[in-house]
Amino acid sequence: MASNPSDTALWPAPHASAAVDATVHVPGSKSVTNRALVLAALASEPGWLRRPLRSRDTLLMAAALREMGVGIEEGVGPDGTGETWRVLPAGLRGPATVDVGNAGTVMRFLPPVAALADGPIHFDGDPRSYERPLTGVIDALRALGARIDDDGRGALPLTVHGGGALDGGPVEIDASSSSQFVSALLLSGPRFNQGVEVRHTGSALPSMPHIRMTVDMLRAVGAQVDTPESGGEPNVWRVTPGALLGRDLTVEPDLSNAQPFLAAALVTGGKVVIPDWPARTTQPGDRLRKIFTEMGGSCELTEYGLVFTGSGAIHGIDADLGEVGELTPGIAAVAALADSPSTLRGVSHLRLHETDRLAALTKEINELGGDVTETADGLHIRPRRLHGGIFHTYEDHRMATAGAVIGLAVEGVQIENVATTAKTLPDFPDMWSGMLGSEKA
Ligand SMILES: O=C(O)C1=C[C@@H](OP(=O)(O)O)[C@@H](O)[C@H](O)C1
Ligand SMILES: C=C(OP(=O)(O)O)C(=O)O
Repeated sequence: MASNPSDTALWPAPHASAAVDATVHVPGSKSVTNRALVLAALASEPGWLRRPLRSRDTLLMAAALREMGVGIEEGVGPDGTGETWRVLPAGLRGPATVDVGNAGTVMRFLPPVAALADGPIHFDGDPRSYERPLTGVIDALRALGARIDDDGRGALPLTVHGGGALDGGPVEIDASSSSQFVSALLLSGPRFNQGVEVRHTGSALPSMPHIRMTVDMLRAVGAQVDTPESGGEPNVWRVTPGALLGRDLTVEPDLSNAQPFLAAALVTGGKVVIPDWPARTTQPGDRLRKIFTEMGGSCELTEYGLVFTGSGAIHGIDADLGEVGELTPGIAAVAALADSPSTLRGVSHLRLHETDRLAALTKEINELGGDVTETADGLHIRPRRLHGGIFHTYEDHRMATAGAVIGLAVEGVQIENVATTAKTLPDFPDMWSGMLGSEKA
């Protein structure tokens, strides 16, 4: 966990004086937008992206691809369907420098793309990006024929000396610290001379829905992918070499970013509607329908979207969140306000996310009077009466939104650096007050 940033930028988290009753339009998925950008850049023809997420992580991805020669035109769709980006693939080239910020998707998905470029691509980013694991991607690319200069730590900063093509073929990796290692190799796999066969050899692999998202999106642009679920060996994914199609893709709302708003309905005993909630999706946020129902709410998925209603009661939960780790901060916030204890398991890899999320949640909830302890792979949360105070965010968007959820129920919570939500949801403070502006009197 990074040291406490300055306390100067404090945002008084609004306290809910009544049950919320709001419709919240949630912008596009970060994970879908950044996969779609990579796949469109690697395609053999132009493609469209409708309703892409415009946030720090996705703008970094777009800027990086442009640096390597890809055309990305931002505009409004021809039929007035909202923001649309046109992606014009081109020969990938270096020299170029990529700023990954603290975006896991950029730092993991782009080194394989850079290996296909003609020239050196230098990768750098926020201080935290130097600490986030990247070994799986670096070692695998070397084994597949790439030349990479790094400082020997298996992390950023580094330079990929693209040779215009990559052999590819079979490779073993330990992706227990991030599913993004697997996704990264699969996304560029169709463009490797021999495709790629990725075999995960480590302990539990987190965030499986995100790997399914990668596979689904690859298939949607014409790639042939064999997976454990399609009858292949456990922990092995195989991508056949081949050209990718340019597609017209509409990005789903980011269901993990819908989480704080659903949590608001749960915490205040109110109702929140999220339009365009997909009927079928690989996004891990879809699990919130089950998790938040178990914690006291109820939901109805209609053609319009998801209607989520709190009952006034908030229950603790015992859950393995290994598949849906990015939901942990928001679940922990609700759990701290529940009527019974919670155990959140299977998320030790969160120690290597934007910050050490297990340490950060423990410290910040306890400083508001809570009783949270870290376990080897998660958190025990025993609800206690909380009081106001400063909630530090450690440059982690999901810490900021988790603090805002607690602030609904606890007066005097101040969120340090709420602007860090710009990583995936730049409009969060306005969306939050908009939701509260429509509270029932
Ligand atoms: O592939 C993706 O889009 C993501 C995969 C997950 O990463 P980890 O497997 O590193 O947790 C998730 O936490 C992250 O927010 C997004
Ligand atoms: C872990 C996350 O992000 P990243 O894509 O940077 O890994 C997250 O958004 O919760």
